[in-house]
Amino acid sequence: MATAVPAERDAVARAFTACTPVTAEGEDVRLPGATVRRLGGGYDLLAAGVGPALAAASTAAALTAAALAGTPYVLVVSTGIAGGFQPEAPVGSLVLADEITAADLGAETPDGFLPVTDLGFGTIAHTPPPALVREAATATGARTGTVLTVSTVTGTAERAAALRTRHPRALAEAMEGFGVAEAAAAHRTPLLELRAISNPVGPRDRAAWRIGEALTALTEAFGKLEPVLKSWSSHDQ
Ligand SMILES: O=C(O)c1cccc(C(=O)CC[C@H]2O[C@@H](n3cnc4c(=O)[nH]cnc43)[C@H](O)[C@@H]2O)c1
Repeated sequence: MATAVPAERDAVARAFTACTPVTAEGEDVRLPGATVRRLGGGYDLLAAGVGPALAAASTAAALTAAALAGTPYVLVVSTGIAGGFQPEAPVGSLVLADEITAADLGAETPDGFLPVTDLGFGTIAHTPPPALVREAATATGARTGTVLTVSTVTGTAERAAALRTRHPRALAEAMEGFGVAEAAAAHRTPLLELRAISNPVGPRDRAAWRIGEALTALTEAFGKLEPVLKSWSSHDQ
């Protein structure tokens, strides 16, 4: 599981104390380019950093180390808090990505934004396994839809509306999913993105972010998700 910051990592870890034989602290394993917290039960946690570039680099380091050790990961989960598009994704709710889209990877033109794929490069979206998304959504009660990855947190109603016009299925925006997904894709490893909504996407009001509420929702969500992850690891690859 890859979060952005340690507070998110620790919120996820709290869900696993009941079902793994280790403490929430786990064991930190320092790798070149990443420090992985090994929880036991086959679960590793990574505070991969804020933003798609650092998240991609850290996740790639962890994936490469596991592959070289002969114990490749079977699933990567990008997770943490996020902004929710209103009214579909209220603060405190959960969103699971059925598509992870890089919303600002491209070029501005006088006629509007062009995604990088229109320029002839790369990709702008990754798709988690649909059956796993369905199972995870049933277990956690999360809404499913597109989760956008942005490098700049949206801070105006105009920007929020423009994103929704370009991505009508978007439920949430965060800053790491696409980077984590690129690393996972390079290792042909399936991916989920699960987000707990801490704030509405729109005019900046940092005081209104409900980070504690979102972190609690994240812990509860992973408690419900754990049997799905265990079943995926043992049967469904
Ligand atoms: O200050 C804290 O205690 C704290 C605890 C946990 C996480 C944070 C973060 O600031 C994490 C940054 C992280 O949050 C995601 N995020 C949340 N809301 C939005 C948004 O509206 N637009 C984009 N990203 C959002 C994002 O993935 C950042 O990495 C602080």
